[in-house]
Amino acid sequence: MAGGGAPLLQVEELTKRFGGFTAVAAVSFTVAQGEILGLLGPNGSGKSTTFNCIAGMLKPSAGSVKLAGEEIGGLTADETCRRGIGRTFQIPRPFRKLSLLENATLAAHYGAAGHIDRAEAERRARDALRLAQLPDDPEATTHGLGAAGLKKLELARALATQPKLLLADESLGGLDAGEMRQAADMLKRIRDERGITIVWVEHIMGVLLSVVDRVVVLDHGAVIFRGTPQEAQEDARVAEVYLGPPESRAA
Ligand SMILES: Nc1ncnc2c1ncn2[C@@H]1O[C@H](COP(=O)(O)OP(=O)(O)OP(=O)(O)O)[C@@H](O)[C@H]1O
Repeated sequence: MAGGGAPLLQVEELTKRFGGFTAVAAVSFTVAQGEILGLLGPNGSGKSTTFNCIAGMLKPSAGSVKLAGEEIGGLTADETCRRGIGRTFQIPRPFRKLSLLENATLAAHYGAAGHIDRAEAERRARDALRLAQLPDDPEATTHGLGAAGLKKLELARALATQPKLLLADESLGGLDAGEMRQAADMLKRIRDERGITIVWVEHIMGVLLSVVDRVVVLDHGAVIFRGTPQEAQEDARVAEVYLGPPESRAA
């Protein structure tokens, strides 16, 4: 469902160096309004670093990141959040002593572009919890939430900031096959029902390919593939970075 017009996100020649080591080397890609893009690559290929440069957790060494045509490269994480970027983290770290509703309400306050009162923050929080299929009653706590529940709370906290662009980081880590399917379907529903554009980072392809519109694959900090999920499955270089060279694969 890629929309027409200018892309919502434009990443151009993005580079991030840590000392003498280049973790992300001149990476470029665009994401259309309403699109789900899968950002794939093996461990250490630069996915999280790319994400962190877009979301303001890291300052790019060079290159440009534009959201709806405006430069956001180098802004802080709270500034990018207020501009409309919501992100989930690979490892959920909710406030364990707070209820689910309080966790999401705090996120709503954090992401609001201007001041919002408590009632409005709670309204946004309840909406986000329902979208993530979590209870919005004030008594519900994080106690007893398994890996899948914690991922849902992570998603609810990001949604409560009312993002235009959702950056979903390794939403499938630690989930079983059924939970992975549900997590993928949930991201698709969020896009379909709310029109929220999504960049979804995973190091495994699996179920992601059945949901995303397009795929960008990184290896050693550089883009090695751009195309449809179907093309990704048939691409020799993508197979090589995931499975190793053909001669090393089991027959
Ligand atoms: N703060 C840092 N300082 C130095 N090197 C770093 C730092 N952060 C990441 N790196 C290195 O940059 C490279 C890319 O790391 P990154 O975490 O972006 O990869 P990734 O594709 O997200 O991996 P994974 O799938 O394991 O999360 C790796 O070699 C990593 O060791």
